[in-house]
Amino acid sequence: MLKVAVIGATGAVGQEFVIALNRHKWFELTQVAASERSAGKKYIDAIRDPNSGILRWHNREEVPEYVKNMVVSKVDDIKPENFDLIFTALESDDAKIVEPKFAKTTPVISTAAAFRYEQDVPILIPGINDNHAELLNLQRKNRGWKGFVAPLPNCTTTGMAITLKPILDRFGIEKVFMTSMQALSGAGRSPGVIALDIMDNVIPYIPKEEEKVQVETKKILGAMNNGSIAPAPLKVSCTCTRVPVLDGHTESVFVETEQTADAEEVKKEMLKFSKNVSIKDLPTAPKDYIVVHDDPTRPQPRIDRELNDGMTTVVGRLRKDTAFDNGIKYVLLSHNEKMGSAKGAVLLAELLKDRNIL
Ligand SMILES: NC(=O)C1=CN([C@@H]2O[C@H](COP(=O)(O)OP(=O)(O)OC[C@H]3O[C@@H](n4cnc5c(N)ncnc54)[C@H](OP(=O)(O)O)[C@@H]3O)[C@@H](O)[C@H]2O)C=CC1
Ligand SMILES: N[C@@H](CC(=O)OP(=O)(O)O)C(=O)O
Repeated sequence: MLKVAVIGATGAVGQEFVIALNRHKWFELTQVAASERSAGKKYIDAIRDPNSGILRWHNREEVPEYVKNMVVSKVDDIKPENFDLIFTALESDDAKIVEPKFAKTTPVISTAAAFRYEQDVPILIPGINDNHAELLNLQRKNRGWKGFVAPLPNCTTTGMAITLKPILDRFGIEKVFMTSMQALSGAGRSPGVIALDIMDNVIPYIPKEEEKVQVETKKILGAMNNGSIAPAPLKVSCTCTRVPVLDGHTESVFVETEQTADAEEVKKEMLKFSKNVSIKDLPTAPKDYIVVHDDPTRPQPRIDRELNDGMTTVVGRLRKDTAFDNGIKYVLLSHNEKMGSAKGAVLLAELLKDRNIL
């Protein structure tokens, strides 16, 4: 068993880590850390609001027994050399300080944006750009670290990159337009989205989100070239909105392809990709990587987000686009806290262990 720690374990993503690592075959969670507010408390007390007494646990699954009485540490009390791997779920400004300290001795898998845009840092989605993981060895060498920082993408990027990959490989892509309808949990717990702002409402702006999705999609779909990633030569433009849905990001995607692509062919490519995806034998991999619905009323977050425990990207409304000469359009749903962050991070850890990079 590899010994792991989770930093930011009391937050929205941290809670999902605690679930994803419960009785894991390869990884044993032995220490959890969070801010000074939580440090010194038992995990079960740290996730209770100190003023209202409300348990701030937003999962359908109960708090796992193994973690309830673990005492939450301060980040400064973590000795990274005691772990084989550290998962971090911190806000980007905190991650920027903490992650390189840990990476000196220990691999770090991060859900934060802090290092995503650096040259020697890949943004990894297991099954989509596994070959970019080789950059981690270069990062180790460049920085003189025994470990590395391996970030996941922004959770809105994940579903889009997963669905674009089979289209890019088979038909080529010129342009992508996307509008997202993002869940509340994407904004995290502290401070999170205030109920009075979002009830009966749609907020048409999420700071920095559109730029992140545009840059990350091209990097993830790019080619490894002499020890660096050449971004995929496609244009991406998006509008990101927040909607009153608890979990699961829905995205409306328009793709201009290089070659003619009809909806049936694209569906076939997506399903073929899903069936042959590289990571299908890893413990956390879903039974179906991509599912494509013919029912025009799917995907819906309430019905579809828990499919294969939130690890499947669900596509529907796949049809020819009428504005592009060559184009298709579809709607996708991706669970922002499962495949889009914590559970996707555990899947990435499995991939890196399987490839002897961990
Ligand atoms: N939510 C989502 O769907 C996704 C989030 N992400 C990214 O993952 C990261 C975590 O997000 P999320 O879980 O939503 O955020 P939350 O605000 O819900 O949780 C933040 C966590 O960090 C801890 N923390 C805050 N300040 C410090 C500090 N100075 N030192 C140590 N720990 C600290 C908090 O502890 P305490 O409880 O004690 O305050 C809490 O455990 C972010 O970078 C986010 O952008 C990425 C993809 C999806
Ligand atoms: N910003 C995303 C989630 C997120 O945390 O993104 P990032 O990891 O890029 O900061 C959302 O609001 O749904």
